[in-house]
Amino acid sequence: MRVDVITIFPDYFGPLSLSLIGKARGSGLLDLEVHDLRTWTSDVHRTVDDTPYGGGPGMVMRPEPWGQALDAVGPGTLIVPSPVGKPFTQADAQALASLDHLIFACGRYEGIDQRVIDDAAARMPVLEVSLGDYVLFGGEVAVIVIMEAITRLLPGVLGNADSLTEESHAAGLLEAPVYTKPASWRDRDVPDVLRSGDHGRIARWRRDQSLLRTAARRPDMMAAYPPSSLDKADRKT
Ligand SMILES: OB(O)c1ccc2cc[nH]c2c1
Repeated sequence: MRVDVITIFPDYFGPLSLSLIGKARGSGLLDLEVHDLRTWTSDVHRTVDDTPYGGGPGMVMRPEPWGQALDAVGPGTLIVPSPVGKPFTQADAQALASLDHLIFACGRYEGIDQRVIDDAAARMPVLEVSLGDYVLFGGEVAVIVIMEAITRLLPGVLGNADSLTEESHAAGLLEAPVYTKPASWRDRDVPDVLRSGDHGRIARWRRDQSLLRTAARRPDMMAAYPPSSLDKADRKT
């Protein structure tokens, strides 16, 4: 997978050289390049922002540098983290993980001139995505989160691909509690079923725990959970 990130803060992406993402880059599973938006400015001050038409607080990112940057690195699927974007989900991560070329545009200030998004949408798929109902200083941290969600799904990145099937959100539920040694810790014992060796009973316990946890913490997920996967008994919450 090829990924281009365009930002005025390239140093924000140091973390993408660490751990499993760093290994994915080193092995060639992930070809990531971070670009400084100011590369595509032409004035002595390398200006990337200006005052908003219509007035209002703050500054808006100018269209010219962005247009030239996207011309240079595109086409691909353009992902723009934004407070006004569609909520980013595990399903989005899974869909994006199957693509060949992603481009991330990191906004700052009050955002990117809308014409940049509109112009890009005429030439490539554009997704404006939000991580949640809160606002960050800019898109960089969101890109790191999205890159981690996507990269861990790439074949060969996780040592044990089985981890992907049981984890939260992968099957539309929150995962069951996990335990490891010692069997007893501060007078708290591991549930006996997990030490029974009865894999069928363990699987049923884990599914029940997932359903209970999801119903208690995420009724929205439970409401969307495929009815084909639940019999009537399961729906009691
Ligand atoms: O909350 B966010 O994901 C986000 C994304 C981009 C910009 C640009 C200026 N503020 C931003 C916030």
